[in-house]
Amino acid sequence: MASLSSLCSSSPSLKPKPAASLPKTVLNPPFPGKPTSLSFPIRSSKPLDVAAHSVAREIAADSSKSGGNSVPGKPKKGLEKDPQALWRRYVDWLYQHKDLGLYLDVSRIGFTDEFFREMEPRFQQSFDAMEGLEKGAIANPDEGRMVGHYWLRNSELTPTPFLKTQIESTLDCICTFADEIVSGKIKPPASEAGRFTQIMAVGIGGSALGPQFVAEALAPDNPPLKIRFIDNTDPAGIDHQVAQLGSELASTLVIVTSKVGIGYSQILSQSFPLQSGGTPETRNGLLEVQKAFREAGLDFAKQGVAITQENSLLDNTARIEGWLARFPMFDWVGGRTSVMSAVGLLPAALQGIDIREMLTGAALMDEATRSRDLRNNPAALLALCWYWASDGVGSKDMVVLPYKDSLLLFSRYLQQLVMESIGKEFDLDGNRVNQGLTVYGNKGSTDQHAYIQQLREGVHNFFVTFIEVLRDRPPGHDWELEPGVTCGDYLFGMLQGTRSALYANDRESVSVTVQEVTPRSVGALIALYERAVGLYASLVNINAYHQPGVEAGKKAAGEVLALQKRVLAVLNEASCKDPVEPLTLEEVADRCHAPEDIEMIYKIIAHMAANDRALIADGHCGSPRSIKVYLGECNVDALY
Ligand SMILES: O=P(O)(O)OC[C@H]1O[C@H](O)[C@H](O)[C@@H](O)[C@@H]1O
Repeated sequence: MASLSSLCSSSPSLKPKPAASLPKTVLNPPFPGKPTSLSFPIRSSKPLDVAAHSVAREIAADSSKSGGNSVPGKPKKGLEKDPQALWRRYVDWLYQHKDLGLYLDVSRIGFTDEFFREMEPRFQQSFDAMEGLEKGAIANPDEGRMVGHYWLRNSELTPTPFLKTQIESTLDCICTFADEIVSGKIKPPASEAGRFTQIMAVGIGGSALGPQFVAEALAPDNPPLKIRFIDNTDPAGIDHQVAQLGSELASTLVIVTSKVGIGYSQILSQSFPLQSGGTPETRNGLLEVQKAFREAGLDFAKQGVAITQENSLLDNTARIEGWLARFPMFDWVGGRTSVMSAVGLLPAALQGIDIREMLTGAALMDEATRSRDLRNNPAALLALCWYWASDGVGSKDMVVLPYKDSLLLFSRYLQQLVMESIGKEFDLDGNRVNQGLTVYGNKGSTDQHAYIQQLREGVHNFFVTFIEVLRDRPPGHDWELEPGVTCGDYLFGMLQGTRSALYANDRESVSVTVQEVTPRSVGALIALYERAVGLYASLVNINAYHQPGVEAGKKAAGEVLALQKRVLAVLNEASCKDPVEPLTLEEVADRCHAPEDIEMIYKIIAHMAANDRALIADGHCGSPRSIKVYLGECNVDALY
């Protein structure tokens, strides 16, 4: 068993910020009929932010009147259209990273020189903040945490030698373990295959999206281990994944990933069904997979791997039950920036992806994006474009369109990275700002046949990021499907055509170009966007590294399940009577002492009825007032 617990760091206690009491004011004229208390302006007490936020405010106020584009620094009559002027702008602003073969074209974002001059000093502040973060400042103040994902690809940067050792030894352990699995040195105990052939990755959010993106982008056609994911608590989805494995379950390595842990232990499951703060979807995925192992007569522990923080319940369970291996998640790496930790590197290495190349690509990009020269820093240029295009308040969405099938999941990956980082209610000074930057997209040219019609002609509420890959196919495989034109030329033409057509209608875009989709370029792309998010967050004065809003949904889900237990107890009692006493919804709600929850009780019963766990005696679910409900069986034990 590969035991890595000595590498793990323990998490400091969280320090929640006291809730700020805030005045609510209204910036824009309210929409007729909409309650004004739902609208909040950008407010900042930082003198530094006043200028730019006043620009943002004017933009927002002006946009509401005129459809935008009549604000200081923004051109009043649409974007520059003169071809020669545009070519000059293209050449003047083109960023190139020679070693990485990566280009960034911001020429089709219409920011003005005046805007650039105004923002430049603000970026210097963001660079200061980023330098502090890389040196180990508590850059996530609400959680009292350092933010160290940049150290993962350059361990020299760590603030202490201990962290450096942790990073390096973990990387060595990942490589060794992956080699031993791939070579068959570590074998599945009961498989005729004689080696592991499949990975079932169980995790959600940052514990799934990075590995999914990397697998889709980089896994070879015939990887040593094929990967599939359980990233939800949808039972049918889980069944589908398990069914697809079939008899290969015996040669499946199950990687369970959760930073906070799943709060589940076979030993403690009766008393602690779900640890507070655990990730329920991941716990459920694990329980379902373990059931499949039991039913197939397989020993889960011999095929299980945990990636989690030291001493989480998942870590302790894996240790006590003797799982095949455990790898650490570090306290100072957030889920959405964890793809270059064991979370992303272990599955990647098992699929035969060169993880050291990924790290090199990221390290090279990190170096480039440390530049304090705004024009020469691609992450800063991106952040500048986001600020310009979305008025620094998220007024426009970012549509991400990679023209390469293997990069399909980049937009989904960026959705979490950007939206969970930027989408915040309060800024760092406690002002209510309701910040955000919406990200969506799939891939080109496919999306041209879906929603680009609206982008070209419909509501103007977005800007585009094109991701272009110059190499169409590996050398030696290309052919001309009509004289002088290859299949890849069409893809190229579609991208350039869409970019031009959108721009002609004043739709702005950024283009990022890489030579090929390789571990190095994927590492660089990830690092580019991680830094852009960090710089942008600093510009708008928010904490990019926490996610307080996510807890509300989890807590509410827990309350629904607690109510369901009470409903079940009430129905069971009535169903154990002789004769059985079917109950109306009002009666159930009264007996649960929860008349105010009658709608939720109705939904709970409708869901149970749809799954044959409650029976409708009278009426039907489409007419809630009519129904009377009971349980098919009386559970006598549950009565006492
Ligand atoms: O890895 P875990 O601790 O299970 O967390 C998985 C996910 O949970 C939450 O939804 C957080 O908002 C995400 O940032 C995180 O990636």
